[in-house]
Amino acid sequence: MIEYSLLLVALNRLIITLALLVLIKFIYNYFKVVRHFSKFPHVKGHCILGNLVDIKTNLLKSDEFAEQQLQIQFMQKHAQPVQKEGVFLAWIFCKPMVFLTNYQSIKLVLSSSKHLEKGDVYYFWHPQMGLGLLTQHVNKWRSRRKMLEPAFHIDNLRNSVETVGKHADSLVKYFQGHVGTVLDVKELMPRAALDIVCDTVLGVSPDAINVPNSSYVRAIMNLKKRVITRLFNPHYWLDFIFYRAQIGKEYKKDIDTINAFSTQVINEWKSRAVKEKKMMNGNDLNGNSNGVTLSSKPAINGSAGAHNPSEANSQVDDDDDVFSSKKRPNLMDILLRHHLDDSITDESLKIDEIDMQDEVNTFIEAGHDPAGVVLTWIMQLLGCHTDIQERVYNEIKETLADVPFPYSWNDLANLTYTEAVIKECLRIRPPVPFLQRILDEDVTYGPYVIPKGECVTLSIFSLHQDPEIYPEPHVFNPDRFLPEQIKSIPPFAFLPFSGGKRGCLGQRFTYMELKMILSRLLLRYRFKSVKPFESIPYAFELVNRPKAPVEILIEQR
Ligand code: HEM
Repeated sequence: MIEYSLLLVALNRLIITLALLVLIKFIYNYFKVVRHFSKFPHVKGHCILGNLVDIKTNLLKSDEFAEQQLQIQFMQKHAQPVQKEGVFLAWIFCKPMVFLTNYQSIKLVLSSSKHLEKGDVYYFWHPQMGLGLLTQHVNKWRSRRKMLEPAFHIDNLRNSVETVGKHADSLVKYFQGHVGTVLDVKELMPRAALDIVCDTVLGVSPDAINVPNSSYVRAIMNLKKRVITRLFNPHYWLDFIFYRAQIGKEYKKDIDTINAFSTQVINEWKSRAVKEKKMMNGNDLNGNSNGVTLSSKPAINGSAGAHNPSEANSQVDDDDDVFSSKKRPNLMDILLRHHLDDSITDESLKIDEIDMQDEVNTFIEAGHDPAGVVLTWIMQLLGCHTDIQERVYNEIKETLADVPFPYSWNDLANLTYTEAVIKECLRIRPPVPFLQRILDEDVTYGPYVIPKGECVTLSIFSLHQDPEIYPEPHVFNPDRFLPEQIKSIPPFAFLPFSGGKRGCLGQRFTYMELKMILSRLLLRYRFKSVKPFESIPYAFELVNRPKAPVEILIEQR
């Protein structure tokens, strides 16, 4: 009995000693970190909470909108004045948050082939996108990127112009019903972008412009709000709390709806590819036996009426043209080949059903939300600067008046001033205001050493406000991006699509898409914004979203 008590006492002492050692190590490391980062430009915060007190209205209750505005003010007030330093630090509890804010410091990370792992915030996209290209870990990402890049070959982009034109004209029709009235375009433009990307990637359109309340479209739109509520309420970061709360249950329902849609469309593609494989008797179009054939064309034709998976079902296209070997494989062709082709033995090149769903959901989300948001800002800005709008209109009229619709890639490429306007919108309201990367090795910028393993936030928002690169950064001045002036903007100083090896795959597609939509709309209508540009609040959500209605008066030309 005595021996047992002695053993217990000894065990207790051991546990206490170990706990003390862990605590001492923690405190030692903490002060080491504090000493290291105290040299970085920063704002003194609360001794325990750090700068959390600067960006939260109430520590126990979250007010998303107020906090979003505080974040913007915090960056403007504290990070912008020290932009020359290129580095800025905020403390969240005892965790340093390193921001890179000018093109020299950002270039160090993005131009390197090292720092390709995404940061912590991308975790919030995992339920929706899984491990698609955008969120994928670097070890798998390399082969996946190489595999999917050919889907964005210029030949495929050229082929997508017609599809984009079709949806631009749906938007024209929608506007026709609102001539002489004020229209809030805040959700309409992302819905238009959703139709475009779904039709281009999957060959099926949810007709989100005209049917905003289908379960799929609502799920896509609701999810954005729920994910932000989750981000702003740390107790929701824990899955077992989040998914038990009402918001988590609704979120899960939205994810299920989105997955049901993508699974249904993927299955359509798959059964068609299997059928083709049988027809070709084991010989694919590339001459590999046992390979899967490539349809090179969406199996399901874009349908303005298909707003749910079951309706999409009926849109199978039996066109013989799918066997044309001149066309390049599109995204679904590539995914299916790597899913069905038994001759692919390299595990890193195999695509299973979950991978396929993750990629489809990724391309739909990444391909519509930022494009829709920037389109909303373009409408607002052109509606405020009607002189600039007229210049864009004149260029479009001169360039496209005699060109048969649906134009060509080259016709749209000739819209130089329109492109400058798009770029200036992307500068002043970058749809993706922050990127995060985990450093794969120490990064030294001037006197500052950011250690390997640190999660750095690249502030595209700050970068695009750098007065040394963009004099009077708050002024909307598309001339900065005209061919002569653009030469003075250094590489990595304009990064709406990120840059380097993990830059956006949809960049060239987006310029074409935006030019097509602007051309079709401006040839018919004139826009006037109801409110001044600066009065529309916005937020650093996963994209830079307007937080109030964006009301535009539509006039017939
Ligand atoms: C205005 C429109 C767009 C903007 C501003 C934009 C911006 C970006 C940015 C900033 C990234 C990098 C994200 C990061 O590193 O965290 C990115 C990645 C990506 N974007 Fe876009 N994007 C746009 C349109 C599109 C479109 C239309 C598509 C496809 C149809 C697309 C597909 C992707 C993909 C797949 C990635 C991940 C690339 C990778 O990690 O390898 N994006 N985009």
